[in-house]
Order: sequence, then structure tokens, then C-alpha cells
Amino acid sequence: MLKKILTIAGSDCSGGAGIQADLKTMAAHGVYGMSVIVSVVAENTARVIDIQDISPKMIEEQIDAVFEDIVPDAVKIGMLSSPACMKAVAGKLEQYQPQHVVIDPVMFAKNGDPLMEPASVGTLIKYVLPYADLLTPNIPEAQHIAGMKISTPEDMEEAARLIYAKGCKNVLIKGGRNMAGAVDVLFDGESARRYEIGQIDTSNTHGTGCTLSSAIASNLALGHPVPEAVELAKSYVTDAIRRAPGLGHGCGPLNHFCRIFPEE
Ligand SMILES: Nc1ncnc2c1ncn2[C@@H]1O[C@H](COP(=O)(O)OP(=O)(O)OP(=O)(O)O)[C@@H](O)[C@H]1O
Ligand SMILES: Cc1ncc(COP(=O)(O)O)c(N)n1
Repeated sequence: MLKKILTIAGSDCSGGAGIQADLKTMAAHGVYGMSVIVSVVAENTARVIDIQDISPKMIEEQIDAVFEDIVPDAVKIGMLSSPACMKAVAGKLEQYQPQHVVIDPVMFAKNGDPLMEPASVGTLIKYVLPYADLLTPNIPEAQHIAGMKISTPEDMEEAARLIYAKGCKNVLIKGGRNMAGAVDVLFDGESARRYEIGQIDTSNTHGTGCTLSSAIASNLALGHPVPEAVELAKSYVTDAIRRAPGLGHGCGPLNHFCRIFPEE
């Protein structure tokens, strides 16, 4: 049966991150993608120009529209820019109790531009984090949430334990460009596991986090347990970075359909 996945996130008009990356990733996994837009972001591969949040009422109405009709098999949550957006989404997660919730706590774009109001971290931790079956911070985000500096894979494990203690069921800290080997660390409450395929020397990493979390959500809906869903997603995002089309003047987008279309 066709699996249905919902992304609740921001719109990236340049197509490489946010809702657009999520829907492309879902399509590449053969699942049916749905989207609730939380913010409209005027951005491209080089910079974030402006952000306009959708009203909390409209966010809630979009979520209601999805759940009253096509109940998702997994939900991916991305950019939630303000406490008002966070509380609107958290209220609906409480109401609908969806299965397989993957939360990517997006705080900054690849170029360092903020995508979340800095004072919102406390709200994110208190209201949103407890709904995560899997939370996927990158290293700067994990440092904010855990309240510690991360310099080594051992620090990643320690931070993952601290974040887990705040109430999510699994934590995946992503090494990406910030850790040699692009090592990612998963903590499930009992043990830590490292994922390392190797770091690609490239600036084409716009939307890697959105792509990874959507791929994990797709794999969870398809029936894979968390460690395997992460392993498959890491392999997919690595291929998509390697086959990036080289678009734009900043951090370029990935090739989400690299496994469907043959190499040029
Ligand atoms: N240069 C790279 N080489 C190999 N893997 C990478 C590279 N950059 C990122 N990744 C992988 O991509 C995934 C996303 O990690 P990253 O740390 O980039 O997340 P992120 O910063 O949240 O992404 P986003 O830019 O969408 O916010 C992880 O699996 C990470 O290891
Ligand atoms: C709408 C939206 N959501 C998330 C990101 C993070 O992705 P990246 O850090 O790769 O730019 C983004 N740039 N835009």
C-alpha cells in the first residue's frame, strides 16, 4: 500500500531545502508527499532575504485538512521560526498523535543566516521536542539544545545523551561539514551508534538536513526500524550530494533523483 508522509516546514523558493527538498525526497522514495507550509522564505543558495510566517490559525487549518482526509504514516517537521509556529504545531501533534515523527530543529541556513528566532530554543525544547520519535540536530543546533560545545564524536555522543534526557525517543546528531568524516551519531536511550560514509569535499550541501530527515521519515513509513532508516537515508543523501547538479552561486542543491535517472 502506498505510504503517505507529511512535511510541516518552511518553503525554500530556490527549491533545494525546506518543503521542496522534502517533497522531492519523498517522491524519490516512492511515497506520497503532503506539505503544511509554516513559513515562506525568500532565499537562494547564497542567502536568506526575508521570512514570512504563516499565521498559527492557518498552520492549524492546514494540519486539520490533512489529518481529516489522508492520515500520514510518518511526519517530518522542519523549520519552525517562532514560538507561535511551534505552539501551533505542537498542539496539533498532541491532538493527532501521529506515528513516526522526525523533527529537524532547523535554526540556521547553510550560510549561517538564522531561520529561527534565537530566543525560541526554550520553546522548541519544552513544546516540540517531546513529540520527536527522532530529533535530528546538526552540530550547531545540538550545541544550542544540549548547552555544550561539540568538538569530537565523543562530544556528539555526550550531547545526544543530554538531548535525549530532554524527552525525545531517539537523537541523531549530524556531523556534516562540522565533523571530520561527516560522522553522524544516533542515540536511542541505551547505546550510541556512529554512521560514517566519508566527507565529500563540496559546497553543494544546501538542504542536506531536510533531505536526510525526509528520507528517514520515508524509510520509517516503509517499515524500517530507526537505525536502518537512518543508515538508508545517510546512504541516499551521500549519493545526492555526490551527484549534485552544481546550481547557484552559493551552497548548491542536491540531486534528489540521483537513483532514478542514470548518470550523465
Ligand atoms: N560534505 C559532506 N559529505 C558527506 N556527507 C555530508 C556532507 N555534508 C553533510 N553531509 C551529511 O548530510 C546529512 C545532513 O547533515 P548536515 O550536518 O549538513 O545537516 P544540516 O546542517 O542540518 O543540513 P541543512 O543544511 O539542511 O540544515 C548528514 O548525514 C551529514 O553527515
Ligand atoms: C525553508 C528552509 N528550511 C530549512 C533550511 C535549511 O537548509 P540549509 O541549511 O541547507 O540551507 C533552509 N535553508 N530553508
